[in-house]
Amino acid sequence: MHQIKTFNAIAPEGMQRLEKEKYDINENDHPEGIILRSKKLQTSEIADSVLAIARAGTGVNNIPVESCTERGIVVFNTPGANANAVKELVLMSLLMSVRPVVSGINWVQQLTGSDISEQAEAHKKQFAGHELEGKKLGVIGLGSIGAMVANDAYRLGMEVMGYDPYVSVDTAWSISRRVQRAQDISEIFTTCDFITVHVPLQEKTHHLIGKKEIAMMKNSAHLLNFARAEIVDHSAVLEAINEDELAGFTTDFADENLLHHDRITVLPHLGASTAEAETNSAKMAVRTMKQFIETGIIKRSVNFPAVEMAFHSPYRITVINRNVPNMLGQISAIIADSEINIDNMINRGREDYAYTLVDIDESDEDKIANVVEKLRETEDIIRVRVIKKEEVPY
Ligand SMILES: NC(=O)c1ccc[n+]([C@@H]2O[C@H](COP(=O)([O-])OP(=O)(O)OC[C@H]3O[C@@H](n4cnc5c(N)ncnc54)[C@H](O)[C@@H]3O)[C@@H](O)[C@H]2O)c1
Ligand SMILES: O=C(O)[C@H](O)COP(=O)(O)O
Repeated sequence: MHQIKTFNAIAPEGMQRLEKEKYDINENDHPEGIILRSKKLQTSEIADSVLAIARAGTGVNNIPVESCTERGIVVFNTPGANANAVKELVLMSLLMSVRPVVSGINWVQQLTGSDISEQAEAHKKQFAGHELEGKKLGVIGLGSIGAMVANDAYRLGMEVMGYDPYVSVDTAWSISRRVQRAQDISEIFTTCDFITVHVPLQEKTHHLIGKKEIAMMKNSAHLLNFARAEIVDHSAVLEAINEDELAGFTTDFADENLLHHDRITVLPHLGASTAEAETNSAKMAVRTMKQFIETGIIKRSVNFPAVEMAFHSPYRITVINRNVPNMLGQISAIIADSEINIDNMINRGREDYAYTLVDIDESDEDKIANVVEKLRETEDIIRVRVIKKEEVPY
């Protein structure tokens, strides 16, 4: 039986793809795979038995990715699976930032008497707002979410400018040619009425928007953060809003310092909280994990290369090693010295690490165990695994 541990509620539509005959869920503390959402995973919670961690979601800043890579643990995420949910919430927040609908809804609820309709008509002017049409939106980070936000904001009649120096070719093709490209991030800060950020939290994006960047913004600008709290310096935002140097801030990340401020809207990290996004993310995370456990195939990993090969032989050996010269030569030599025939082989490197799949025309398990032992003793090899071909092919 394969052992899987979960943290957070992972949608059942995904979990039910792990067949009861093959997978135990949360049965012990020595899992092969961990599936989680935003739970901050401590290194100590990752047992040596763990081969892979799948994030049912996008941001992997809650996982110690670097130490996982060093230990040969493959980390996956589910790119794009929750992007539509976040996009819809960003569009809703943009609309809510110009129309005081929540105040209006709450106000109407406390009216009494038989002339509510008249009272509403008489006082509605206090809830008048503005329109998004014709205003300029800046989108920082044109990935799965940013690209959707940019395209749909354009369809709402906004002028849209995007900034992403690392935009992928696929995403670039999906972005409307009417979305202007900023050459420098300062163009977004200085010219936009609304600025929304959709970049991953990394060392270089920590406080990407701080005092200096806010100072460049129009005093009438509204900033939105649905990416990660640490990307925006909250104390700088608070100071700017209190000094009337920034009009408003919407964030998906709760911070006690931002509460009870009429120009700051705080949501409890709801971006991906729709049934559809939770189902999509869970299904994708489970599919990726299952495929890795059962075949060694890597797809959608954030720390190891994508490696795929049809599995036709009786056994497959998988090797994770440091990306140094002559590793393939050594792996093949060890297998050949044991008089095992290699049916098929694939190797891919990614930065300092590489991954190899070797399909062997051999069923003698003692012979295979001997090869595995020798591979494990080889310098720069971090993990070796043997997978027996199951009936269900991928
Ligand atoms: N609020 C939520 O519930 C929620 C849901 C999903 C994702 N997120 C957050 O949003 C982030 C983005 O999600 P996504 O699905 O669009 O990811 P993505 O990987 O598809 O896109 C991220 C984009 O940011 C760009 N980028 C990276 N560094 C940049 C920089 N310094 N300046 C400009 N662009 C930069 C990348 O090139 C990429 O195109 C995630 O990493 C996650 O932290 C939040
Ligand atoms: O990075 C993500 O995918 C989001 O922040 C969603 O987080 P959640 O799965 O905890 O809702």
